[in-house]
Amino acid sequence: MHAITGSGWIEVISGSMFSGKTEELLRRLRRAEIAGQEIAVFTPALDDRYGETTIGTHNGRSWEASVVGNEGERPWDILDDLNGEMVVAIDEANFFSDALVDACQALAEDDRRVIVSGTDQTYRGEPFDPLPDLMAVAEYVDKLQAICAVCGEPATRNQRLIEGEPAHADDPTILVGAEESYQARCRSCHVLRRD
Ligand SMILES: Nc1ncnc2c1ncn2[C@@H]1O[C@H](COP(=O)(O)OP(=O)(O)O)[C@@H](O)[C@H]1O
Ligand SMILES: Cc1cn([C@H]2C[C@H](O)[C@@H](COP(=O)(O)O)O2)c(=O)[nH]c1=O
Ligand SMILES: [Zn+2]
Repeated sequence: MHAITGSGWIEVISGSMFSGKTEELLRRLRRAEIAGQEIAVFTPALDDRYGETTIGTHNGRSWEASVVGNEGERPWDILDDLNGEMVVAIDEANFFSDALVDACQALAEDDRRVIVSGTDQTYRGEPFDPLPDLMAVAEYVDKLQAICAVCGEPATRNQRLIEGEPAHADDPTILVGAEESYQARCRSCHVLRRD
């Protein structure tokens, strides 16, 4: 909590896939651990890429986490699962419903430090709920960039590839995956099929 007011706050770490969001989240958690703070980490049930009860980076680092809900529908479970921890981290926020915003607000109003990580754009390049609303209510927002897999410029977009070809605009928004289905790309190199 803030030293003077005693109040909590929300930190959002966002940006494209592969931009280092989870690395940055783990860096902040390591520092909180060194400071002797109690930490609770949550990940949605939908993302089982790194094993059900861990959050992981694209380069192999991980941290134990509690799995929340079925298909990310139950962000209020986070409040029920807490045991006095004052640092609460939530990875893959893009898989949660809009209810995550109010749940994070409630945690911050309960004087906790809330660190939320998630990609802010769908593969179509549109805002990925609930990240835009979380970024609006957060005290601190960091938007990270990866390296464009095509041209090497900073990347802000998520290129979905299906069998190596750009995905169609009508495809479902949710597709759990990593290098096999997605690349980080810049605005110029991002492609969406509309035929
Ligand atoms: N195109 C890329 N740009 C930057 N880093 C990449 C790229 N592809 C793979 N990586 C690796 O991914 C790591 C970041 O992983 P991670 O923290 O899991 O990202 P995020 O959570 O944003 O998807 C980088 O340190 C790097 O090793
Ligand atoms: C763009 C986009 C992404 N996803 C999924 C793919 C991954 O499972 C996560 C993002 O993971 P990261 O830690 O940020 O690398 O989200 C999706 O379902 N739909 C999309 O449009
Ligand atoms: Zn590019």
